[in-house]
Amino acid sequence: MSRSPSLPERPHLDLDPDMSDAERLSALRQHVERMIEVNRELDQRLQSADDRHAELVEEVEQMKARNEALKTASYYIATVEELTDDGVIIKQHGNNQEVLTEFAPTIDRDAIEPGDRVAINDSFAVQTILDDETDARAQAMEVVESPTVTYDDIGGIDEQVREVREAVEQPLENPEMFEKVGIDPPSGVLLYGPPGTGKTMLAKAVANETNASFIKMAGSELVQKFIGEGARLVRDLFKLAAEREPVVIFIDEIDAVASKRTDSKTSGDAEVQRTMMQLLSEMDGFDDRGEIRIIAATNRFDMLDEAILRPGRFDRLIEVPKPAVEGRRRILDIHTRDMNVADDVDLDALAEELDDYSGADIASLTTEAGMFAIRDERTEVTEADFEAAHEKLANVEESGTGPISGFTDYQY
Ligand SMILES: Nc1ncnc2c1ncn2[C@@H]1O[C@H](COP(=O)(O)OP(=O)(O)OP(=O)(O)O)[C@@H](O)[C@H]1O
Repeated sequence: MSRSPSLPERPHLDLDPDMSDAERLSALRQHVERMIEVNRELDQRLQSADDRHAELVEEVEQMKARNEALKTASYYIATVEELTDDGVIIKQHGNNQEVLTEFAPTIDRDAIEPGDRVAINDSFAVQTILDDETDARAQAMEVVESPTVTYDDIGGIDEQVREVREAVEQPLENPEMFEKVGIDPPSGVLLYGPPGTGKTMLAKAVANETNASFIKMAGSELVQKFIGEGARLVRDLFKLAAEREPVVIFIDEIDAVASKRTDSKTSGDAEVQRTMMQLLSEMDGFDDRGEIRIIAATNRFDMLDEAILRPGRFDRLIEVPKPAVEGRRRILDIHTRDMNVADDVDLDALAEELDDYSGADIASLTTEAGMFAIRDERTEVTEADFEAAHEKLANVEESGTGPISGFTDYQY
């Protein structure tokens, strides 16, 4: 804190008894003048202290207002359309309602431009300007320039790998073949099956193999996390893809935005519908798809709205099931290839035992086995470690959380 300068010295009146009256009068006059001077100086000081006080009071008021704004439970998202003398016109996301409203006192009006995204409270007053860091587009999409997953990393689903390659890789690498034969390549590929079976890996591996970028968007996040912005984000997704060709778009949990229509008329459903309609229109308007391929995945095939399965949309359906015993053996190989596994470990027998395990479950099992070795301060993973891991994961299953990846009895 800065120290205030010291106060002016109090004038001292020194009257000598030997002074004449005239001298005395002059000394008194000088003294009065100095007193007036000091008084003026003190007045000035008081004035600036008052000014500072007023400034601080205003700062406190602003902080209080900010605090109130922060305490308000939740905000809605809107886009600024126009700044007028009467206030600001915003359009609320989700219901597209246009509102003429005001800024909270904490907002610097000059810092706002039409097109900015803002957070508004229940009374529509603009509370915060959303900057790039809170930009939903960046948060909602995972963009991987060049994924590193290869087909060799995926076990037990060779037939599915072949089908995906045919539907996605061929049109990207050999578009003229389709032209010569006179058929349109499949529009979108839908991978369906239980969680943790390698659907995401498969999409990443295709992107890797074709030197394409990979853009992932999760359907559940579109409707749960970015409420009111689903349709806009879908539009952005395709725009971003067009900027980055060649690209593989991967829409995970597509059931969240493309489930069968329900009778309920809640706004949540309307929002989901709007997001799905946007997705369909993007796919339909995508005749000359160039070097963009679309793969979607779901664990809930039974929930899907048939509209998304029509020709020209997701018209290549590929089931990705849990692996059979040979597949499990191959996945065990993949996940133990960098592990220091003891000679006593019988991976064939283990593969037999892991009935109903998904690829993700097998990956967890191998990690768990490694953890048992580390806990024992060993660098070699033994048969006993695998058994202990198997038992531990079986207990997780029994305790009701489902087999490790949480998959119980979905209809897919
Ligand atoms: N077929 C497989 N081969 C090898 N590893 C696999 C396989 N399937 C799953 N895994 C392992 O499980 C992890 C998760 O798999 P992935 O995300 O591809 O599953 P998913 O089918 O997309 O699951 P979800 O439906 O839950 O999104 C992978 O990173 C990998 O370690």
